[in-house]
Amino acid sequence: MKVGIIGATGYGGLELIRLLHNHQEVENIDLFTSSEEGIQFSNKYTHLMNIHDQPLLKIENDKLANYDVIFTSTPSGVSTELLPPLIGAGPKLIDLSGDFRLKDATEYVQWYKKTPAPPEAIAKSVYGLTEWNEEAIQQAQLIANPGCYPTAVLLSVLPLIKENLIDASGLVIDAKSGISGAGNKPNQMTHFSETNENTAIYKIHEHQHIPEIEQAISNFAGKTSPVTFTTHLVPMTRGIISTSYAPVTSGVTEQQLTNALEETYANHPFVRIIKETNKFGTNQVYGSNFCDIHVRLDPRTNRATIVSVIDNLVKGAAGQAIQNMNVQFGLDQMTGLQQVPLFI
Ligand SMILES: NC(=O)C1=CN([C@@H]2O[C@H](COP(=O)(O)OP(=O)(O)OC[C@H]3O[C@@H](n4cnc5c(N)ncnc54)[C@H](OP(=O)(O)O)[C@@H]3O)[C@@H](O)[C@H]2O)C=CC1
Ligand SMILES: CC(=O)N[C@@H](CCC(=O)OP(=O)(O)O)C(=O)O
Repeated sequence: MKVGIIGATGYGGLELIRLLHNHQEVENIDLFTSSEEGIQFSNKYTHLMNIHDQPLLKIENDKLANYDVIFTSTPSGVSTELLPPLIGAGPKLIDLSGDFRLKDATEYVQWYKKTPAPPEAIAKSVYGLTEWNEEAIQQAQLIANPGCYPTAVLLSVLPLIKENLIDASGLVIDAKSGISGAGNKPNQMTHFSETNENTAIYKIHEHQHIPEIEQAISNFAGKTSPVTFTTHLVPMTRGIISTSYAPVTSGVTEQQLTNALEETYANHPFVRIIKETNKFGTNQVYGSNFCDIHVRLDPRTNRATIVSVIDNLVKGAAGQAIQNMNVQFGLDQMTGLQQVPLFI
């Protein structure tokens, strides 16, 4: 398989390179740049010396058509312009940004403050939450890879909402991310002196992943209601922990909540339901494509606490993108993605 990566110099791109170099069906990986054409990649990123020494290539549409798959791991607003001309051409297209996730273009404008993709392109895109949309992904040319937070949130709450075990209208989601979630371009929020020894809430009620989460709850679990979703930046490099709280339907037991999760993901090797634990954190999935989920019922309040962890750069970005590529090409979903978590 011949693969092209646009945005290769960024964090999502680097993670695609790391994972694709271990994918047995990938023979060739070319890296594209908008700013550093001709630079030998391993001179810029020396950890890739003797692994990826080729120069960075200029982005040219006629060249992109020759690949089997193109990944775009670029800031929002870039693939809205880059990808539509390739729709209907040869390559499968997997976009890691938010540009093709929201079906309602007015929502994209409202939350991303950018010009939306053309409506025909949005109509053709398929949301790449692999465990919930496999059939559509198999047929799709253009995949809108989910956001990092929505991946952690949706995998954990969708089964419980779909089975009417919790009340989606009372859902409160408290999520926390490592700093690599903000990409490799430093800004004041991600500056060491402002993140070290600090945990901060940000984008209160304004996070662009709110409409994405609500859209997916409606499409996959059939419930339309606004959710409360807050995000926090914590002083670690990778990882997301999402803790959701929701009232349970009268009479529902903790065992029923766990059973629903186990049944939903029985044939999905990347989602692990962890039972009977009091220790649950991001390091148990670090560097891997796993999403681990744990649920408890608080009998005092009759609310469920649903917690999940992912590595934002793997299951939250590059790993899920490759999982989707595997589905598109009819490969085993686990191909190239069997990394054991780096726990310590
Ligand atoms: N970081 C994360 O955990 C996650 C990120 N995402 C999304 O994935 C996308 C990539 O994220 P991330 O890797 O963190 O971002 P980075 O900022 O680390 O990297 C983005 C890359 O895009 C390239 N780029 C910038 N402008 C343009 C342009 N106009 N045309 C083409 N390429 C451009 C740059 O490379 P160059 O200058 O070489 O062209 C840059 O290295 C974003 O949309 C992000 O929201 C999604 C899930 C998780
Ligand atoms: C820690 C941190 O800043 N994370 C980013 C996640 C970016 C992302 O995945 O956003 P897209 O929807 O554009 O893909 C944020 O909260 O905005």
